[in-house]
Amino acid sequence: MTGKIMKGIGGFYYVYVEGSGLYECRARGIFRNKKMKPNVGDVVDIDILSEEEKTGNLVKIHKRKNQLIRPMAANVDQALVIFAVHEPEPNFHLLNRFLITMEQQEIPVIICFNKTDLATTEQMQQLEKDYENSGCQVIFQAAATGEGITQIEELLRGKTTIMAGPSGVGKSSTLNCISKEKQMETGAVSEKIKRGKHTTRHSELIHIGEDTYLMDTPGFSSLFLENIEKEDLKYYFPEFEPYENTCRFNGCCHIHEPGCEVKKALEEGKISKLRYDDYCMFYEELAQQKKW
Ligand SMILES: Nc1nc2c(ncn2[C@@H]2O[C@H](COP(=O)(O)OP(=O)(O)OP(=O)(O)O)[C@@H](O)[C@H]2O)c(=O)[nH]1
Ligand SMILES: [Zn+2]
Repeated sequence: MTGKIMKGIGGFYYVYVEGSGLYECRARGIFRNKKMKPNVGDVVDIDILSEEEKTGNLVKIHKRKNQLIRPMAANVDQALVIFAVHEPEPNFHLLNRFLITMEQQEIPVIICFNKTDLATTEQMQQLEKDYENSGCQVIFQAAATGEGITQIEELLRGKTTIMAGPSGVGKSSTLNCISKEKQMETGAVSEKIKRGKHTTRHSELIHIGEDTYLMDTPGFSSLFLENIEKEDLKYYFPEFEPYENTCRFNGCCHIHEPGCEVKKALEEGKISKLRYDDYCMFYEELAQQKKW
Protein backbone atom coordinates (compact mmCIF):
# COMPACT_ATOMS: atom_id res chain seq x y z
CA MET A 1 0.00 0.00 0.00
CA THR A 2 1.10 3.55 -0.63
CA GLY A 3 0.65 6.32 1.88
CA LYS A 4 2.17 9.44 3.33
CA ILE A 5 4.26 9.84 6.48
CA MET A 6 2.32 12.09 8.84
CA LYS A 7 4.71 11.97 11.74
CA GLY A 8 7.91 10.29 12.82
CA ILE A 9 8.61 9.74 16.49
CA GLY A 10 10.68 7.37 18.57
CA GLY A 11 11.57 5.13 15.62
CA PHE A 12 7.96 4.86 14.46
CA TYR A 13 6.50 6.37 11.35
CA TYR A 14 2.79 7.05 11.14
CA VAL A 15 1.65 6.48 7.58
CA TYR A 16 -1.73 7.64 6.35
CA VAL A 17 -3.26 5.58 3.55
CA GLU A 18 -6.17 7.25 1.79
CA GLY A 19 -9.29 5.21 2.48
CA SER A 20 -7.64 2.88 4.99
CA GLY A 21 -6.41 5.07 7.80
CA LEU A 22 -3.25 5.41 9.82
CA TYR A 23 -0.60 2.73 10.24
CA GLU A 24 2.18 2.60 12.79
CA CYS A 25 5.27 1.52 10.89
CA ARG A 26 8.89 0.77 11.47
CA ALA A 27 11.55 1.44 8.87
CA ARG A 28 13.49 -1.58 7.73
CA GLY A 29 17.27 -1.79 7.95
CA ILE A 30 17.73 -1.02 4.28
CA PHE A 31 17.09 2.65 4.90
CA ARG A 32 19.76 2.82 7.55
CA ASN A 33 22.25 1.14 5.22
CA LYS A 34 21.43 3.62 2.49
CA LYS A 35 21.61 6.49 4.99
CA MET A 36 18.10 7.49 3.96
CA LYS A 37 16.01 8.90 6.72
CA PRO A 38 12.28 8.86 6.13
CA ASN A 39 10.77 12.34 6.44
CA VAL A 40 7.39 13.69 7.33
CA GLY A 41 5.68 14.22 3.96
CA ASP A 42 7.37 11.29 2.27
CA VAL A 43 5.25 9.14 0.01
CA VAL A 44 6.03 5.56 0.99
CA ASP A 45 5.12 1.96 0.31
CA ILE A 46 4.29 -0.13 3.33
CA ASP A 47 3.75 -3.82 3.97
CA ILE A 48 0.93 -4.43 6.40
CA LEU A 49 1.85 -6.50 9.44
CA SER A 50 -1.54 -6.44 11.09
CA GLU A 51 -4.65 -4.84 9.67
CA GLU A 52 -6.29 -5.18 13.07
CA GLU A 53 -3.58 -3.38 14.98
CA LYS A 54 -2.83 -1.07 12.08
CA THR A 55 0.88 -1.82 12.00
CA GLY A 56 3.25 -2.19 9.11
CA ASN A 57 6.74 -2.00 7.72
CA LEU A 58 8.04 0.85 5.65
CA VAL A 59 9.59 -0.70 2.55
CA LYS A 60 10.11 2.07 0.03
CA ILE A 61 10.40 5.85 -0.09
CA HIS A 62 9.21 7.39 -3.34
CA LYS A 63 11.33 9.99 -5.07
CA ARG A 64 10.99 13.36 -3.35
CA LYS A 65 9.80 16.48 -5.09
CA ASN A 66 11.75 18.51 -2.54
CA GLN A 67 13.05 18.35 0.99
CA LEU A 68 12.82 21.25 3.37
CA ILE A 69 15.29 21.72 6.17
CA ARG A 70 13.31 24.28 8.13
CA PRO A 71 10.92 22.75 8.97
CA MET A 72 12.04 19.22 8.21
CA ALA A 73 9.56 17.96 5.64
CA ALA A 74 9.42 16.37 2.20
CA ASN A 75 7.18 17.04 -0.80
CA VAL A 76 5.96 20.45 0.32
CA ASP A 77 3.98 22.34 -2.32
CA GLN A 78 3.50 25.67 -0.58
CA ALA A 79 3.51 27.57 2.70
CA LEU A 80 0.61 29.32 4.35
CA VAL A 81 1.76 31.97 6.77
CA ILE A 82 -0.86 33.42 9.04
CA PHE A 83 -0.69 36.77 10.79
CA ALA A 84 -3.44 38.73 12.50
CA VAL A 85 -4.27 42.14 11.12
CA HIS A 86 -4.64 43.20 14.72
CA GLU A 87 -4.32 41.55 18.16
CA PRO A 88 -1.51 40.68 18.04
CA GLU A 89 -0.11 43.39 15.75
CA PRO A 90 1.75 41.81 12.85
CA ASN A 91 5.47 41.41 13.35
CA PHE A 92 6.63 42.31 9.85
CA HIS A 93 10.30 41.56 10.56
CA LEU A 94 9.30 38.00 11.31
CA LEU A 95 7.09 37.80 8.24
CA ASN A 96 9.80 39.18 5.95
CA ARG A 97 12.36 36.80 7.40
CA PHE A 98 10.00 33.92 6.86
CA LEU A 99 9.51 34.92 3.22
CA ILE A 100 13.28 34.83 2.69
CA THR A 101 13.68 31.36 4.19
CA MET A 102 10.86 30.09 1.97
CA GLU A 103 12.27 31.78 -1.13
CA GLN A 104 15.62 30.12 -0.32
CA GLN A 105 13.89 26.76 -0.40
CA GLU A 106 11.81 27.69 -3.44
CA ILE A 107 8.48 27.26 -1.68
CA PRO A 108 5.64 29.56 -2.84
CA VAL A 109 3.97 31.46 -0.01
CA ILE A 110 0.39 32.47 0.65
CA ILE A 111 0.19 35.26 3.23
CA CYS A 112 -3.05 35.09 5.15
CA PHE A 113 -4.08 38.04 7.30
CA ASN A 114 -6.63 36.84 9.83
CA LYS A 115 -9.01 38.74 12.12
CA THR A 116 -10.25 41.13 9.44
CA ASP A 117 -13.22 41.79 11.72
CA LEU A 118 -10.83 43.79 13.93
CA ALA A 119 -9.30 45.84 11.11
CA THR A 120 -10.20 48.94 9.17
CA THR A 121 -10.36 48.95 5.38
CA GLU A 122 -7.36 51.32 5.34
CA GLN A 123 -5.24 48.89 7.34
CA MET A 124 -6.03 46.09 4.95
CA GLN A 125 -5.37 48.22 1.89
CA GLN A 126 -1.97 49.11 3.31
CA LEU A 127 -1.11 45.45 3.89
CA GLU A 128 -2.21 44.59 0.40
CA LYS A 129 -0.02 47.33 -1.02
CA ASP A 130 3.02 46.40 1.06
CA TYR A 131 2.96 42.83 -0.20
CA GLU A 132 1.52 43.19 -3.70
CA ASN A 133 4.88 42.74 -5.42
CA SER A 134 6.46 40.44 -2.86
CA GLY A 135 5.86 37.40 -5.03
CA CYS A 136 3.30 36.06 -2.56
CA GLN A 137 -0.42 35.71 -2.81
CA VAL A 138 -2.13 37.78 -0.12
CA ILE A 139 -5.51 36.83 1.30
CA PHE A 140 -7.69 38.13 4.10
CA GLN A 141 -9.94 36.15 6.39
CA ALA A 142 -11.71 36.02 9.71
CA ALA A 143 -11.71 32.58 11.23
CA ALA A 144 -14.15 33.91 13.81
CA THR A 145 -16.85 34.60 11.22
CA GLY A 146 -15.78 32.15 8.52
CA GLU A 147 -15.08 34.95 6.06
CA GLY A 148 -12.51 33.98 3.42
CA ILE A 149 -12.34 30.35 4.50
CA THR A 150 -13.63 29.01 1.18
CA GLN A 151 -10.78 30.75 -0.60
CA ILE A 152 -8.23 29.13 1.68
CA GLU A 153 -9.81 25.72 1.20
CA GLU A 154 -9.50 26.14 -2.55
CA LEU A 155 -5.86 27.15 -2.31
CA LEU A 156 -5.04 24.14 -0.16
CA ARG A 157 -6.94 21.50 -2.13
CA GLY A 158 -4.80 18.66 -3.47
CA LYS A 159 -1.62 20.11 -1.98
CA THR A 160 0.70 19.65 0.94
CA THR A 161 1.01 22.94 2.75
CA ILE A 162 3.10 23.97 5.70
CA MET A 163 1.35 26.39 8.01
CA ALA A 164 3.24 28.86 10.13
CA GLY A 165 2.56 31.95 12.16
CA PRO A 166 3.20 33.45 15.58
CA SER A 167 1.19 32.61 18.65
CA GLY A 168 -2.35 33.89 18.94
CA VAL A 169 -2.93 34.84 15.29
CA GLY A 170 -5.60 32.20 14.76
CA LYS A 171 -3.89 29.11 13.37
CA SER A 172 -5.95 26.65 15.39
CA SER A 173 -9.14 28.57 14.64
CA THR A 174 -8.35 28.46 10.93
CA LEU A 175 -7.60 24.77 11.07
CA ASN A 176 -10.89 24.16 12.83
CA CYS A 177 -12.75 26.04 10.10
CA ILE A 178 -11.17 24.21 7.21
CA SER A 179 -11.33 20.75 8.67
CA LYS A 180 -14.75 20.72 10.31
CA GLU A 181 -15.79 17.36 8.98
CA LYS A 182 -12.28 16.08 9.53
CA GLN A 183 -12.02 16.90 13.19
CA MET A 184 -13.06 13.48 14.41
CA GLU A 185 -10.43 11.89 12.27
CA THR A 186 -7.59 14.25 13.15
CA GLY A 187 -8.52 13.80 16.79
CA ALA A 188 -8.15 10.06 16.38
CA VAL A 189 -4.81 10.47 14.65
CA SER A 190 -3.46 12.65 17.42
CA GLU A 191 -4.67 10.22 20.06
CA LYS A 192 -2.83 7.37 18.44
CA ILE A 193 0.32 9.39 18.03
CA LYS A 194 0.37 10.79 21.54
CA ARG A 195 0.15 7.39 23.18
CA GLY A 196 3.09 6.82 25.49
CA LYS A 197 5.28 9.34 23.73
CA HIS A 198 7.26 12.30 24.93
CA THR A 199 5.83 15.77 24.86
CA THR A 200 8.37 17.39 22.53
CA ARG A 201 6.68 19.14 19.66
CA HIS A 202 7.37 17.41 16.39
CA SER A 203 6.32 18.35 12.91
CA GLU A 204 3.09 16.63 12.05
CA LEU A 205 0.94 16.48 8.95
CA ILE A 206 -2.81 16.63 9.21
CA HIS A 207 -5.00 15.10 6.54
CA ILE A 208 -7.72 17.64 5.73
CA GLY A 209 -9.14 16.26 2.47
CA GLU A 210 -8.35 14.04 -0.46
CA ASP A 211 -4.65 14.44 -1.24
CA THR A 212 -4.71 17.52 0.96
CA TYR A 213 -2.36 17.85 3.89
CA LEU A 214 -1.44 20.61 6.26
CA MET A 215 1.53 20.82 8.56
CA ASP A 216 1.48 22.94 11.64
CA THR A 217 5.11 23.98 12.04
CA PRO A 218 6.67 24.47 15.45
CA GLY A 219 9.40 26.98 16.22
CA PHE A 220 8.50 30.07 14.29
CA SER A 221 9.81 32.71 16.66
CA SER A 222 13.50 32.72 15.79
CA LEU A 223 14.25 32.89 12.12
CA PHE A 224 17.94 33.36 11.74
CA LEU A 225 19.06 34.16 8.22
CA GLU A 226 21.80 31.84 7.05
CA ASN A 227 23.58 30.73 3.92
CA ILE A 228 22.93 34.03 2.20
CA GLU A 229 25.67 36.38 1.00
CA LYS A 230 24.64 39.95 1.73
CA GLU A 231 25.18 40.75 -1.97
CA ASP A 232 22.54 38.16 -2.84
CA LEU A 233 19.91 39.33 -0.38
CA LYS A 234 18.32 41.57 -3.02
CA TYR A 235 17.31 38.53 -5.04
CA TYR A 236 15.00 37.52 -2.21
CA PHE A 237 12.97 40.68 -2.69
CA PRO A 238 11.01 40.11 -5.91
CA GLU A 239 9.78 43.71 -5.92
CA PHE A 240 13.33 44.92 -6.68
CA GLU A 241 13.62 42.80 -9.77
CA PRO A 242 12.19 45.22 -12.38
CA TYR A 243 14.93 47.73 -11.42
CA GLU A 244 17.80 45.28 -11.11
CA ASN A 245 19.62 46.21 -14.32
CA THR A 246 18.75 49.88 -14.42
CA CYS A 247 20.79 51.18 -11.45
CA ARG A 248 23.82 53.28 -12.35
CA PHE A 249 26.26 50.78 -10.85
CA ASN A 250 26.54 47.16 -11.78
CA GLY A 251 25.96 45.04 -8.69
CA CYS A 252 24.19 47.89 -6.93
CA CYS A 253 23.04 46.84 -3.46
CA HIS A 254 20.34 49.50 -3.42
CA ILE A 255 21.48 50.98 -0.13
CA HIS A 256 24.13 53.73 -0.38
CA GLU A 257 24.85 53.84 -4.10
CA PRO A 258 23.97 56.95 -6.10
CA GLY A 259 21.74 56.55 -9.14
CA CYS A 260 19.88 53.66 -7.56
CA GLU A 261 16.58 52.93 -9.28
CA VAL A 262 15.29 50.87 -6.36
CA LYS A 263 15.65 53.85 -4.03
CA LYS A 264 13.97 56.00 -6.66
CA ALA A 265 11.06 53.55 -6.85
CA LEU A 266 10.91 53.64 -3.05
CA GLU A 267 10.65 57.42 -3.06
CA GLU A 268 7.93 57.23 -5.68
CA GLY A 269 5.99 54.79 -3.52
CA LYS A 270 6.37 51.92 -5.99
CA ILE A 271 8.26 49.82 -3.47
CA SER A 272 6.99 49.31 0.06
CA LYS A 273 8.98 51.18 2.70
CA LEU A 274 8.21 48.47 5.21
CA ARG A 275 9.79 45.87 2.95
CA TYR A 276 12.73 48.07 1.94
CA ASP A 277 13.59 48.98 5.54
CA ASP A 278 13.74 45.30 6.45
CA TYR A 279 15.94 44.66 3.43
CA CYS A 280 18.41 47.22 4.82
CA MET A 281 18.19 45.76 8.31
CA PHE A 282 18.78 42.19 7.12
CA TYR A 283 21.63 43.37 4.90
CA GLU A 284 23.35 44.90 7.91
CA GLU A 285 22.70 41.73 9.90
CA LEU A 286 24.34 39.58 7.22
CA ALA A 287 27.28 41.99 7.03
CA GLN A 288 27.77 41.62 10.80
CA GLN A 289 27.57 37.82 10.62
CA LYS A 290 30.49 37.77 8.20
CA LYS A 291 32.71 39.62 10.64
CA TRP A 292 32.52 36.96 13.35
N1 LIG B 1 -11.70 38.71 16.47
C1 LIG B 1 -11.20 37.58 16.00
N2 LIG B 1 -10.59 36.73 16.85
C2 LIG B 1 -10.09 35.59 16.37
C3 LIG B 1 -10.17 35.26 14.97
N3 LIG B 1 -9.56 34.06 14.79
C4 LIG B 1 -9.12 33.68 16.00
N4 LIG B 1 -9.43 34.57 16.96
C5 LIG B 1 -9.13 34.51 18.40
O1 LIG B 1 -7.73 34.67 18.60
C6 LIG B 1 -7.27 33.88 19.69
C7 LIG B 1 -6.13 32.99 19.25
O2 LIG B 1 -6.60 32.06 18.29
P1 LIG B 1 -5.92 30.64 18.06
O3 LIG B 1 -6.62 29.99 16.92
O4 LIG B 1 -5.83 29.90 19.33
O5 LIG B 1 -4.45 31.10 17.63
P2 LIG B 1 -3.15 30.22 17.33
O6 LIG B 1 -2.45 30.89 16.23
O7 LIG B 1 -3.52 28.80 17.13
O8 LIG B 1 -2.32 30.41 18.66
P3 LIG B 1 -1.21 29.44 19.31
O9 LIG B 1 -1.93 28.16 19.67
O10 LIG B 1 -0.74 30.21 20.51
O11 LIG B 1 -0.13 29.24 18.29
C8 LIG B 1 -8.49 33.10 20.17
O12 LIG B 1 -9.02 33.78 21.29
C9 LIG B 1 -9.43 33.14 19.00
O13 LIG B 1 -10.78 33.07 19.39
C10 LIG B 1 -10.83 36.18 14.10
O14 LIG B 1 -10.95 36.00 12.89
N5 LIG B 1 -11.31 37.32 14.67
ZN1 LIG C 1 20.25 50.09 -6.85
